[in-house]
Amino acid sequence: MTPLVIATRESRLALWQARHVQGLLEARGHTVSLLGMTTRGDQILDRSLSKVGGKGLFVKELELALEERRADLAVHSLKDVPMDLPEGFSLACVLTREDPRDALVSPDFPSLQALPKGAVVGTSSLRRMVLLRALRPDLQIEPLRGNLDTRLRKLDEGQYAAIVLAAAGLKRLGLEERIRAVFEPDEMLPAAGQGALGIEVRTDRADLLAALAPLASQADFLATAAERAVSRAMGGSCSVPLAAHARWQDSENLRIDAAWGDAEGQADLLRVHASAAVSTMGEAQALGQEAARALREAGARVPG
Ligand SMILES: NCc1[nH]cc(CCC(=O)O)c1CC(=O)O
Repeated sequence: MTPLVIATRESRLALWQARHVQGLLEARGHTVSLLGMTTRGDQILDRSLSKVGGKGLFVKELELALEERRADLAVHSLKDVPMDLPEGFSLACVLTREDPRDALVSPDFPSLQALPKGAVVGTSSLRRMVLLRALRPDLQIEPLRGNLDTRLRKLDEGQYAAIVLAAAGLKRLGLEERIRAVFEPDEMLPAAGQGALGIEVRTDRADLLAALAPLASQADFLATAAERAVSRAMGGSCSVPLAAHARWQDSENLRIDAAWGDAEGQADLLRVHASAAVSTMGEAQALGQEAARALREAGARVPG
């Protein structure tokens, strides 16, 4: 078998994810090496991502490596992958999803409810900001950027009473013990794709599909496809506070919940859900589109 190269960002989380895929492939007899690179998203640390160009910032350099055949695969947090990949690139598979929930990390307080009135909570995600505001309108929500270690350091330096992060990233880095509380999806609905890893390839690399097939979770592929269809239909970018989370009710029926909030936080938070029997990508996307339609009928505005 020809050796495979995985292009990866060099944050601790990205490297963990790339090594995870490397391990899965090596266990099946492949020889796999990593090609580390810094992306623009990693370089811009002082501004909120929603203001500087969003998700694409983390994937462009990796795609260039695939384009130039310096690498065969790129491993991404699915949450950071744009809804529409550039011409010539495809999502080859989605791996079994880690915990999709958001988590509260705080040195002093065991839960959101335990935070004192007006406490400073750090997050830079508009989705988390709007959902937090719905749960605890009195809190003071402040921007928080940087990779996981940077965010935890800022918390430990005392800049925030608590921060909210994806549970999946903390668990992957062995930082699970820092989680004080997890938010159930009905309380704080996760972002589309949260907790899932996706593997991107050049569309013309059909030769890789056999190697990747054993890593794929069809159930999570369909669930995240429905979630991503909501984002796409709503003009998906991180400048819109949008949540979409799909759960299997049984082996055939998928339920999707979606929430939309006004970026300025003025309008009430809108929440909708829809269910359907899903066994194909098309059915998963149709379910997501139905949820997006329900959000618009309830008053959500789509930019552009
Ligand atoms: N937006 C950054 C990002 N992209 C992926 C994860 C880790 C969790 C995941 O795989 O969804 C995180 C950190 C976070 O949101 O706290």
